Amino acid sequence: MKRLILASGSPRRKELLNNLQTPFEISVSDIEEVVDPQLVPEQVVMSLAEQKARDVAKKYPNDFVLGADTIVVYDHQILGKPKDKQESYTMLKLLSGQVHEVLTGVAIIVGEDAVTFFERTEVEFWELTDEEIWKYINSGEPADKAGSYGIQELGSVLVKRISGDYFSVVGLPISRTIRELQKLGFKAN
Ligand SMILES: Cc1cn([C@H]2C[C@H](O)[C@@H](COP(=O)(O)OP(=O)(O)OP(=O)(O)O)O2)c(=O)[nH]c1=O
Repeated sequence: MKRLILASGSPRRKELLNNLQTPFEISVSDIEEVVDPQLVPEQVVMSLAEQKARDVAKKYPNDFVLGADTIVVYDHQILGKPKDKQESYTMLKLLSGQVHEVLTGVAIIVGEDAVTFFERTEVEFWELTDEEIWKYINSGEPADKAGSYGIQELGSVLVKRISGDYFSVVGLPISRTIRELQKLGFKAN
């Protein structure tokens, strides 16, 4: 029986995969994420997801290994996790009052088979005052999140509208992921 392995240390991805109500194990890749500057954002998220999944698949060559990566894209700029509070401010100021995209790349490796895809969700932010932005930054929430916000927590109040898969913004497009897993022969309990 092949196991399902989540190649991610993200507590959000763990929670979303829990929704399947099927057992899985977690093994976090510690590879240095390398981004080829020639790639467009859609290729970047798929490449990063695949790098994480391939690394963990070395340890689990017979199992279903799932890797993912999430980035925010605004005006052709990729916004990953912020380095510090100042960078969070720059990102949130940029996103204020605007529409951006959240891309999540997913890679599933099982033996010689692999599938990689991405989901795109459009998110519109309300116009934010500097006071609101700093209050949010000082809550600590932006620190470990792409684009410096988390739609699922306090960041929910920044969001005016979304179009696309909400769960992909949180870190894993779970319904597409289960369908792709099933196509590769995965059977959920
Ligand atoms: C935009 C957005 C991102 N995020 C999170 C999802 C991801 O955990 C994180 C982006 O970082 P990632 O590099 O995609 O993932 P990670 O480092 O947290 O975990 P791992 O590499 O081990 O899989 O941002 C939210 O939780 N909510 C949001 O609204």
